[in-house]
Amino acid sequence: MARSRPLESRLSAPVSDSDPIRQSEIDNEQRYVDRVYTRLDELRRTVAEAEKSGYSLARVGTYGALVERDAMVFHAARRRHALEAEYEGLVFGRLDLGPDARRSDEYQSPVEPAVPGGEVRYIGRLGLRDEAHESLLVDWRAPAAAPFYRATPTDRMGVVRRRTLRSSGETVLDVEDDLLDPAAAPDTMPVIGDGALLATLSRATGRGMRDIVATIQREQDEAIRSPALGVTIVRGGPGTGKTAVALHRAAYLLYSDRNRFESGGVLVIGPSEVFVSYVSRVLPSLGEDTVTLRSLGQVVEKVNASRQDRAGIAAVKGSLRMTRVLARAARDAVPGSPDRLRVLYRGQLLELGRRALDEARRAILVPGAKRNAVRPKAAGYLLDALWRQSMGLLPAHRQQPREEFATEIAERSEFIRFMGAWWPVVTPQAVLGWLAEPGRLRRYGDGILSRGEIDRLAAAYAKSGGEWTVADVALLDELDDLLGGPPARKKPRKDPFHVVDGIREVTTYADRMAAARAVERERPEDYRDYAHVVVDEAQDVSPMQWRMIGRRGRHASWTIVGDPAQAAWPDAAEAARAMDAAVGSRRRHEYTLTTNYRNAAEIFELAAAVIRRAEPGIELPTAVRRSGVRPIDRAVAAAELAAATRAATVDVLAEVAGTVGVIASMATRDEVAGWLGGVDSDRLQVVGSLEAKGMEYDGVVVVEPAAIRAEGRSGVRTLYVALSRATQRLVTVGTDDSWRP
Ligand SMILES: Nc1ncnc2c1ncn2[C@@H]1O[C@H](COP(=O)(O)OP(=O)(O)OP(=O)(O)O)[C@@H](O)[C@H]1O
Repeated sequence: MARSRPLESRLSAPVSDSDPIRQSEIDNEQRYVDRVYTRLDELRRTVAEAEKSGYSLARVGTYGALVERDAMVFHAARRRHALEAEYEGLVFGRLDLGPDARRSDEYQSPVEPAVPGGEVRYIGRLGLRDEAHESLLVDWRAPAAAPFYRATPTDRMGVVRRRTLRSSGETVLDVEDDLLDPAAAPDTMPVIGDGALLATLSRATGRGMRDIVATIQREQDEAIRSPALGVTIVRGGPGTGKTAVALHRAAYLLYSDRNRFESGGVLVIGPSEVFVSYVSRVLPSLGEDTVTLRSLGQVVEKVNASRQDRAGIAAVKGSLRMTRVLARAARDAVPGSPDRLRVLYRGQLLELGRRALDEARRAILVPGAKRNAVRPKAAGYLLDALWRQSMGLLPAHRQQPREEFATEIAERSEFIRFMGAWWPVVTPQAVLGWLAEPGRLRRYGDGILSRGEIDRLAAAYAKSGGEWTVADVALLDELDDLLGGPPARKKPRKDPFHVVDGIREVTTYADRMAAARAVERERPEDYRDYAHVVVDEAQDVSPMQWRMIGRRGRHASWTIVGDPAQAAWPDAAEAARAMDAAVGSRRRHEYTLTTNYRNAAEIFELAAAVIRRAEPGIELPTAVRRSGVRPIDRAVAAAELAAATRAATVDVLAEVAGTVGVIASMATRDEVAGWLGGVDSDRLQVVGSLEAKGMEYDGVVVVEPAAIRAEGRSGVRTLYVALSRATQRLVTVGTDDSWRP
């Protein structure tokens, strides 16, 4: 039993054993949960019937009936989709409110209030009403659910007891209570456990991110419910729940203004593919599956990059200087471009040489002109030049007006072949590939990049074998913007509605279901007009990546979460400017999260000491959970590193029940994975330092921390990230202890 002790002491207290009172409370809640599921089944049937009767309205045949039917079936289909989602722990919270917080005198509590004259309110993943239209379950995003997340012993919001239910499927396994107002609680009111947060945090970590909807804390809830418009910025140190907040915010926005955010779309961007797969279950578990989730390597349609560049190369590729380098590349001649155009016309040879052709290219590619889009203009320019020549060379009676001349020459196969070679439609991939030629890159980078940067960049492209890195994706997008597409050849958009006599109407059940469910799938492939963009781990977004993301949210509102202290990007000021340009001057709402829920305090103390040595004044969150286990440092000779890494991994796997991450420098990740061959566990994941961003494991082995520390100018921050991934056990293995604080 816990009577409202401070968070810190509750977090370090052991979980109490089950007892008869606890069991009887679980049984009570089970009865309520059964009632909710019975009602859910009823509603599923009712909604299915509403859809059917919607179709029968069609037989009436009037315009009004069609419109009414459309609306009815659309809403019924959407509601049915929400009701049919598989909910783990549909009912997860209960509030016992005092008389002052009761919604109204007429309001009927769904069960006998535990506080006389008060109200019981159940919180769940969606809202449900009973037959009498009384609230059976309040959606966690509704204002009536806010006290569940916001109430504290000092600002109780009428809450006497907050209860969290833990379930598996439809079965209630446990309850955990927080008593917020002991004075108002009747003596008969049982208070079970030490609060849900501790119970949640002490559970093992699985492959995917934990669902925290039942234990969202007040400061997190404030950020989640930040105004929908403008730019919401959430900062906080490792493990403060920034990612959790970002995902729950996406779900909250869809709830608060579904029309706007579902039809416009919500785009969530995370740092890596490993991360995207780690968080991918959270939104569906909240009943939301229309959010588009992408890693930075997947933002551009049809490109999927996961390889990371070495820090120095990534810093060049991410810098805004690349906009000027790429602008030059986008205006350059294609490799093997012909340097002469010759046409025989009425017995006279017309010819344009290299200079004339270069001049033509420059004249057409004025700033802002998109190379692929202006291709017809280029052809016209050459035809003009040839015509003018013909006018000078041919006697008057053999000359032709410009239009007739142009039509005749433009259709000649030699002219078509020449245009294909001189001004082909070029892809961003082709142009970026030109950077592998040192001669070209020297021309493009002259006065913009240093000689050393040019050499290193050309070498990196030459070695890449055409495989794009994550940083390249933003460059491809930049080039796509510079090159443009060839003149319109738009695919007709598939309309999920049938149009009859100008009336959009549905003819089949499947049509309407498709319209209700697959808003995202109706969008064009290269959709760029999202209503809201969420950027996680924003501190690592390079300036060039901000430009790419900005192109997808020109009219969007934004949620940006990050931690400057974890930034791998070396030039914070340049990145901040690029972010400002991407999100514009919309109103900003800023939040800071201050509690680290992930790391045992002993683990975070080590991570904090490492970052403090480099950045003494830095503000860090407080890790409130003590495990009593200190991190272990194994110092070994170089020849023993592989065996020691293996041994440490085997030990940590034996010590924790959940996942284990082995984190190595980017350059040694594959080698380290090789050392662990044969350590057979689906709980084990080997990642490079940059891939560890946003990840969490119960046990972590950091291999050769000094090598991670030496990864570029931001190495110390990358090491700070690696050291703050573990919930329970941290082992460092290395030959060099210079990284130690
Ligand atoms: N309110 C909460 N209740 C239970 N668990 C929580 C809560 N908030 C955060 N957590 C847990 O804390 C851990 C860290 O959360 P999250 O990954 O969102 O933090 P973060 O701020 O994004 O971390 P980082 O910056 O280090 O990547 C996760 O396991 C998450 O489930």
